[in-house]
Amino acid sequence: MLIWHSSLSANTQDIIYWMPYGLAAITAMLALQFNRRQLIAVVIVNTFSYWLIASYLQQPLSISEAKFAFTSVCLFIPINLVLNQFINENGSTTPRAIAIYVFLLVQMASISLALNFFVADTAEFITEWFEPRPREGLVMSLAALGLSVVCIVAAFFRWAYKSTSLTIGLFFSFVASLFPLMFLDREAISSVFFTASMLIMLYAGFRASHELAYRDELTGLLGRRMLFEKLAGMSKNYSLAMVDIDHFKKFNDTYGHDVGDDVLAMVASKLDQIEGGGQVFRYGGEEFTVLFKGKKLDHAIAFLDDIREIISETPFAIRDKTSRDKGDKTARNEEAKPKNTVQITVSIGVAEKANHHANAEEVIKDADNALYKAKNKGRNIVVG
Ligand SMILES: Nc1nc2c(ncn2[C@@H]2O[C@H](COP(=O)(O)OP(=O)(O)OP(=O)(O)O)[C@@H](O)[C@H]2O)c(=O)[nH]1
Repeated sequence: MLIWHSSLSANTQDIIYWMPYGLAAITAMLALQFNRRQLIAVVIVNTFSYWLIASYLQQPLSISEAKFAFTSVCLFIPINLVLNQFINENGSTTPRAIAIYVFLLVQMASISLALNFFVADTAEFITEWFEPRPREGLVMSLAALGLSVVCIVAAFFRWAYKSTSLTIGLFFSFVASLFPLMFLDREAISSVFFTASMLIMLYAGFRASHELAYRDELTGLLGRRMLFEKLAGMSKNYSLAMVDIDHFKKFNDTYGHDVGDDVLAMVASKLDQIEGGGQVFRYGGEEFTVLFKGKKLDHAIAFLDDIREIISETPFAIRDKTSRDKGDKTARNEEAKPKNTVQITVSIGVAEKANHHANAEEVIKDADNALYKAKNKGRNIVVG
């Protein structure tokens, strides 16, 4: 047993005890400000679990009330946090978000009611399936541990599939929330790990909102400001490409600015699928930049050529402009039928950072010169 906590002053112990609640309040405010339901759900799950542990689990687990509270929290955390990660974010006050809050509230109310009225009835079931302390040092039952492992693996794949600051934060905060359950009898463990869990979410929330400020609204890509911030931190060994949509002015003039915007979004989403470590930015207008950190020119050219080919082979459907302007649902359904398709191509110029480049602007200039050559060569080509 650790002795560090009991050797602290009463004031410090109090601060440690209240820390998860304080951080939960700050995270909830940030989540509302930035319209993030996933953050709010984590706050609710963590706060309730911490309260349950602080209120009911400061007594031996052999007491049926404690055993019931412990089993409840062992199920409540993994099930809800993994579901939270899998249900896509679409705002903190949407009907879907409200349904999720209600779902959580119903569970919390049921656990609280059962704790006060029906503990004896459930004791047998708990003893059979979720008997705590199956191994020395481990408090969580094997069944709950198995469930947690399944949920962690699922959450990991979710993160790997869609890696953003928030999904990374959700994963690690989930792991932190499970630690107190495994090692419940360590001193102050729930305060420490729920504090860690909330700090991770707070950090992830800040990062996600910070990134939002750097994103281009139309394409969802990072913008030029972020590109220059990244380049400022890189002194050597990278390749950089400038990508420009061919004859875009003619396209805008023929089909209108709205259709032009759709083309920009389509090209951006295709470019964003580039492999080989390329990171895509909207440089401005109909120009994009792809940055290959630590990669040679040949490597970049190979992957850029693949993506150039994919874009040129993706037919772009032109929709009826008049119905689109009306904006109502029926008109949109009618317009959903493509009138015709056109081929969109891009030209790409690439440059690799070399000793003679004094700064990133000079590398961009070389990539721009290569792009100019690509246009002169007839477009739909990569020049390095
Ligand atoms: N729809 C739309 N058009 C944009 C946006 N930003 C820039 N443009 C248009 O992009 C066009 C750029 O055209 P140019 O640079 O002249 O070249 P281009 O027509 O692409 O021809 P090449 O580059 O020589 O193949 C201009 O008509 C701009 O108005 C935008 O956000 N949305």
